[in-house]
Amino acid sequence: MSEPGKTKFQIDLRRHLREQEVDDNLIHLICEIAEASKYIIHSIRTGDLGVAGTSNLYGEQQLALDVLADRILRKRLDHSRVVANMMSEEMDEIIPISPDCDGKYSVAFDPLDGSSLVDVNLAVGTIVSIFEGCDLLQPGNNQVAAMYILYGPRTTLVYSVGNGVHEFGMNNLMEYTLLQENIRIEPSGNLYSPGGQRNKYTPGTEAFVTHLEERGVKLRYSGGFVPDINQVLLKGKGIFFYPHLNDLPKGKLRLLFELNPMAYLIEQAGGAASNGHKRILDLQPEEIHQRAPVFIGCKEDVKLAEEFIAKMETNQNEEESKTQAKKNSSKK
Ligand SMILES: O=P(O)(O)OC[C@H]1O[C@](O)(COP(=O)(O)O)[C@@H](O)[C@@H]1O
Ligand SMILES: [Mg+2]
Ligand SMILES: [Mg+2]
Repeated sequence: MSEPGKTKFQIDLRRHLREQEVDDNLIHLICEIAEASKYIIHSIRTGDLGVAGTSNLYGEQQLALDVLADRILRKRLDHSRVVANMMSEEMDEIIPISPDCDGKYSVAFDPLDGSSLVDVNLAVGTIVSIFEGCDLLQPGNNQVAAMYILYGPRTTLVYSVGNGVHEFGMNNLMEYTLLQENIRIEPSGNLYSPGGQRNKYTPGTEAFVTHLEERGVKLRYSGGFVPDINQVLLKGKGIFFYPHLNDLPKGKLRLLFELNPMAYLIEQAGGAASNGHKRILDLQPEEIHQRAPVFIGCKEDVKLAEEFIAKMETNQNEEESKTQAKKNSSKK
């Protein structure tokens, strides 16, 4: 409890960044994104909930809110004077802002993740990945910062510049002030957040889920990547996955806009993120809109998922070679 007569001292986002000796241009960039989020909240609260009449590169129908949130962030970054290239889930290609990369940053973002949940009043978010210089097609391990803003019953902002993960809350004056520093995730958890239709899971993922259920782990899935990840991070326990499905071998979520920034934040908190075989942050993107399966959260649970997947794949390969050998011998 604070002492009577003394106002609790609040640390705002800019001050926190300065205290961590972050480069001035990066501070400016992160604060510009935080500013943009105020206008995104306004459009979520008051904007048109209908479709925009256009579709994005994935063939998904864009909602008016997707387009609006994209425009808000794009404008802000365009005028920030610290951005070299930018790219969003709603754009078809990279947008060059400045040919001079020196001291500048490139930004990949999902302006309004989970936008189809706004009409049922569930939580949504903005996800941002930041690289130094011009190159956006590099492994997530090279990110210099990542952040998300969660538009839930309260608005919170979570960021990392490679020095721990920190949470800020938006106050009545629409300023972000520090809530928690250096958030940590436990090695193993008691909740799971499973994306994708279960009857399309591969045998490895299915075996992993059965194991979790036998362990008594609780199911907690909202359908919004940002609130689902925020839950794992802030409870400090759990695993989110959107695995490879029989008809979607690369899963649903996008490496550059969704997985890299979340993997960076979760690793900074002591967790792990894998595509079922490899660390997400080691994946070399071949194209901008690349998708990947993801298992992300408590380190031991992610490792367990990898083990179940590897084991079932080995069993499957052995079965296949046995069947092939039988076929070959019956031909002789
Ligand atoms: O509807 P599903 O298949 O459960 O997928 C949910 C996932 O898809 C997403 O909505 C995809 O993001 P977008 O809304 O930006 O397309 C994630 O937020 C969420 O984790
Ligand atoms: Mg998204
Ligand atoms: Mg989106």
